Amino acid sequence: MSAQREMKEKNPWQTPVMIIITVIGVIAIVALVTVAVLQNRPLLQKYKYGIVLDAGSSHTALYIYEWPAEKDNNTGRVEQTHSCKVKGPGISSYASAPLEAGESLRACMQEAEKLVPGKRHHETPLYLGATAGMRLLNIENSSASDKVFQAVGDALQKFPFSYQGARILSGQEEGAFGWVTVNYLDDRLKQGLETTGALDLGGASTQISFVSNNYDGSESPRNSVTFRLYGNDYNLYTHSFLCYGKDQALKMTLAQMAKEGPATVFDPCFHPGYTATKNYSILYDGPCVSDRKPQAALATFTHTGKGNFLQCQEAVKSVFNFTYCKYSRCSFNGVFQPLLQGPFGAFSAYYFVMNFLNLTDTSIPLETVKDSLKRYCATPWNQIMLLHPDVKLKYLAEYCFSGTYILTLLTEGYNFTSKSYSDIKFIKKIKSSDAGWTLGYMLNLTNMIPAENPDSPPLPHVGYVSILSVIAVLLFILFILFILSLRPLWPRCSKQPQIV
Ligand SMILES: Nc1ccn([C@@H]2O[C@H](COP(=O)(O)OP(=O)(O)OP(=O)(O)O)[C@@H](O)[C@H]2O)c(=O)n1
Repeated sequence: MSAQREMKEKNPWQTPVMIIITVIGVIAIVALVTVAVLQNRPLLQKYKYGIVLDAGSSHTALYIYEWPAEKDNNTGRVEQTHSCKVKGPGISSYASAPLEAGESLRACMQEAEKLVPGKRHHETPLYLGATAGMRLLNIENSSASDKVFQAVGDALQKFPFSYQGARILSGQEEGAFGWVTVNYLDDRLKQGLETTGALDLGGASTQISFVSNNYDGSESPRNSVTFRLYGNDYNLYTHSFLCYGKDQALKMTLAQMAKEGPATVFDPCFHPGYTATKNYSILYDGPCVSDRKPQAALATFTHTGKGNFLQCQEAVKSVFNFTYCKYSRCSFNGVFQPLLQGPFGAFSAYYFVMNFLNLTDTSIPLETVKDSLKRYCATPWNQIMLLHPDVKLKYLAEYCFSGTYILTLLTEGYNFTSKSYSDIKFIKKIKSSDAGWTLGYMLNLTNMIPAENPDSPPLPHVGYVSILSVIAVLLFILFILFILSLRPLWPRCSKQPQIV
């Protein structure tokens, strides 16, 4: 008789009991893990969409945002997946032909219709927000502005999205939502990290928004916006300067130079050799410049470049008023501004201009930046055209002014110093999304940033399943050990088989 057989005969219960225990144990573990996996498996990824049209003074842009359907509340999950630049000028330029304002949006809207999955069209919110161009048109001619909105609304409602309306954002909203966008994309809000200030330069207005330890909103409350986001309170300082976007600032500066109504305006902000005949009327249309009209203006003037950065800076300064301030401290035009507190992200035209000028690196000392701009402004116009044959002439002619304006606005206007200048980062995008007010606006209107931090599971799915499996195996081993420890109590007959 073999030893094995002898054992079996000595303990006939042992093998069947062990097999049954093992089978039950394995079935129990498989069942436990299967239930845990099925119960907690991530749902099939589905996405939701939102569309925002930024109707700016110089142009309109459409942005499509996307986020996982089951994670509406999580920071950093909403991403811009597409942008479309509307052909033609901003909607405020269609005051005399409002229907064309609506028509101009068609191509970008058709693109959006293709990009957002058909079954999501009806639940996709569509917003249009207009900024300083329409603010100015509304001041100048409110019925014309109403007609433009009517036409734009009619055009947008023809698309299958969930149209949520078109309206003018206040300067305060534009500043605050730009700040929300930057800090949301940087994941600073949910984590309660120190925030980044937002500097936005458009064509017709400019915004500055930041949180300062020295500002609780009591001084100049109209500059205060309070938020409670993810369980943190923010007291934001924000101000929007209407007319201080770079196109309107250029008009104001030129109108100031031409206030005596000369036949030729020698302009230090344009390159030497630049010359163009312009209508005087372009200098005085619109509320930003209408009060600068000379008594007896000619019909046209010759606009001649001189290319002198320092003189240009003096000319730009003349459109800022630094003489009165009823608060403890001001930026310009009597507007309160607390002590600057960085870091800052500077976007829109700040980025376009500084990027063109190769001056986005703020670790370069401010004096070196000014020297570089000095050389650029002094470069003859025909040389500039040869160096940049692909850039639109209108943009190209204005970069000396724009660069000078940006440095003057930052240093003289907002009081950035040679030291704090390096706290500024010129940005276009954060991750895949453009910096600007549109994302913050949509997050706010869709309630996607909660006031309190949502409870989240302490473990990710994979960690949860692994821990569950390990515990199940340990329990099984303990169970086996327990059964084996009962061995002495197993029936005696099994221990001493009778050998005949
Ligand atoms: N490659 C580019 C693109 C734009 N611009 C300038 O940047 C400004 C537009 O900035 P944007 O943020 O688009 O302003 P808008 O939304 O049109 O203006 P606002 O917010 O004031 O209504 C305009 O002066 C435009 O001439 C530029 O210099 N270079």
